[in-house]
Amino acid sequence: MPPALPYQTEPPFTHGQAPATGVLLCNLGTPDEPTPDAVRRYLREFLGDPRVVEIPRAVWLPLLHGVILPLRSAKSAAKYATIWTPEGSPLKVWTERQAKLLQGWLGEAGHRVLVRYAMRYGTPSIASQLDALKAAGATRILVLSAYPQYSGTTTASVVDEVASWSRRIRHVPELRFVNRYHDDRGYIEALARRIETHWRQHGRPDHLVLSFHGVPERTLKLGDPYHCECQATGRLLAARLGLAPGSWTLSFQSRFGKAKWLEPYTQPTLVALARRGVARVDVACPGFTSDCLETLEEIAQEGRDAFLAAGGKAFHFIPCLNADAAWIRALGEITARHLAGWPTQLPADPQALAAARDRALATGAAR
Ligand SMILES: C=CC1=C(C)c2cc3[nH]c(cc4nc(cc5[nH]c(cc1n2)c(C)c5CCC(=O)O)C(CCC(=O)O)=C4C)c(C)c3C=C
Ligand SMILES: [Fe+2]
Ligand SMILES: [Fe+2]
Repeated sequence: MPPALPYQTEPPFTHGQAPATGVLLCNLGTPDEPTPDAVRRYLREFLGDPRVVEIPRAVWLPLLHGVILPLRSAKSAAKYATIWTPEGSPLKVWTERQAKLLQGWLGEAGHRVLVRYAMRYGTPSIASQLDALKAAGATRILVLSAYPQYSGTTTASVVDEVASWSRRIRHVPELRFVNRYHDDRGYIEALARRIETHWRQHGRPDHLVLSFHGVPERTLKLGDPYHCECQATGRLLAARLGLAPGSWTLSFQSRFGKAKWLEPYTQPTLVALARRGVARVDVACPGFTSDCLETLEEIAQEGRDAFLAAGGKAFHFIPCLNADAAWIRALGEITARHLAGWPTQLPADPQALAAARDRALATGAAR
């Protein structure tokens, strides 16, 4: 059970006015159930997106429908079953919670906005939530992608989906996008505190691995900034933590298919560290703002097994930012900066607002 919400999460619609501004927090998406059928529906939509798999359609679609979906759906469903919670898929549970907390934080900061969340693949869809924001009166919408590092495979696909929604709307709201925050001070600080809190409770490791989701290496050569933004996040985080060179490694996980992806790959990195005599490794996944299949199963289960089987003695997975109070504050500040110039501010005493916000943060202690 996640802890109680530290904020009042009802939108602060005082003065009887409808909100004119909406915020849509978009994450990747996840199956509705951990069953082969639901996973197949999700993977069909996800892997059918030309932003995700950049292979000519005539080659890829027969492979996807004839081989990948029949083989992968059941295997993947079995993995999802190991991380499923009574409330559903962790990715969706955390994203929904972040949207509620963001609503509360922005309200405490005096922004009269309506926050919703959506999934790029699966439910609730981006189109349904844009419809809902528009129905609630939003004439301006800020689309906030949950990915800290921009990639054509993820962030651009959210932009595509918003654009395709707008094609069927007569009165299109003003639209803004937050496409990245890989070097945002608040984001880096929240990550650093998360790691330091773990180290205060469990001691320090011999080595820290920062594992990011991979993409095909070809995307880097085609100009995708993802690799560089991951490296920037890693450097900033290592500097903030005061890590010595050689005491941490940045790696890429979740390789799919036979093509070369960004290297070094996470699992071989963990095995090499164990073989080199590293007794304890900690792994954090700064590119994932919510725990999900890729962190809870691929890292915390498969990564652990690989490290220990190769002779490692202790493996710690450091949970993602999820509903961490410093993270919600960072997300709030990122959002507020992008709302600048849009008239969302409630007339209020700034000191009273700051005090209310601090009170809320104090009760939502780091988790
Ligand atoms: C096939 C190509 C894939 C690319 C390119 C890709 C990029 C990418 N993905 C994320 C974040 C997540 N991916 C997740 C799951 C997942 N990813 C792929 C494939 C690609 N991802 C697949 C097939 C899957 C499904 C699981 C499986 O069958 O292995 C998730 C977790 C979703 C969940 O439900 O928990 C996340 C999050 C990023 C950030 C990214 C590029 C930067
Ligand atoms: Fe992925
Ligand atoms: Fe994976």
